[in-house]
Amino acid sequence: MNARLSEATALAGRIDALDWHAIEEALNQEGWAQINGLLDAERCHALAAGYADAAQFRSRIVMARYAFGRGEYQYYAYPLPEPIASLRSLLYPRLAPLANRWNEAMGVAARYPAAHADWLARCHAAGQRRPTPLLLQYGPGDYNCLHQDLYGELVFPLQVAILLSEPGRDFEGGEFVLTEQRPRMQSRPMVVPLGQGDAVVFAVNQRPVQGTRGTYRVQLRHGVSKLRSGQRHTLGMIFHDAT
Ligand SMILES: O=C(O)CCC(=O)C(=O)O
Ligand SMILES: [Fe+2]
Repeated sequence: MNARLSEATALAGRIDALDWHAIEEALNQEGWAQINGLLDAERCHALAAGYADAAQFRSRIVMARYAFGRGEYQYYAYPLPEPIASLRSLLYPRLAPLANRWNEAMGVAARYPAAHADWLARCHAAGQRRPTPLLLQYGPGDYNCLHQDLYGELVFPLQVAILLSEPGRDFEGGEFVLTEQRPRMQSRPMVVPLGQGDAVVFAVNQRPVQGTRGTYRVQLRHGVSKLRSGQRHTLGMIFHDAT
């Protein structure tokens, strides 16, 4: 087996071995779930180093230009490099059933097919053809304002971010933050304690919460607090494509 194939196989095994029941439980309770050690340190380092390889990317965004925060990111171009292509197609089918249950609970009509290729075909037919996986880079003083990654009418309601740097060694500060806005209530803040190679699965825009008087919707947003020092890289995995 060549190196690329064996890496994809190892990744498939790693994803298979995860406790998806516990991940779904956490997503239902909190709107996010942490997966520890999804990528090893060597792979994290290689992905972060790829930031300098412009040929892998379709566009680069300097966040300060759009008042998105401070720092920058690049969207990967098709065909996606490994392990990003494998990660996206392996994680999607694990999340699609939950996405469908959430929409059913919220009375949202959209349903998601079992295979990512079929969902992407729908995005592309609707004019959302540009790939959305991205690599983010932060330096001292950089941060990412609270936001939602919506790129068109079609939205897959869960996304994944993987921290590629090691907190305390590569950078300080720079925490992954989520807020949950409940109807007629103040927002609830959450900090996700990611280490290098850890992933967070979280709601893109809304999720159902079971209340005493039925199900209601809450709105989530995510961002990154200011880095005090060092460099921080993240791999962002969004399952819908962009207009
Ligand atoms: O750098 C981070 O941890 C946040 C990344 C992000 O906004 C995303 O993956 O959509
Ligand atoms: Fe984001």
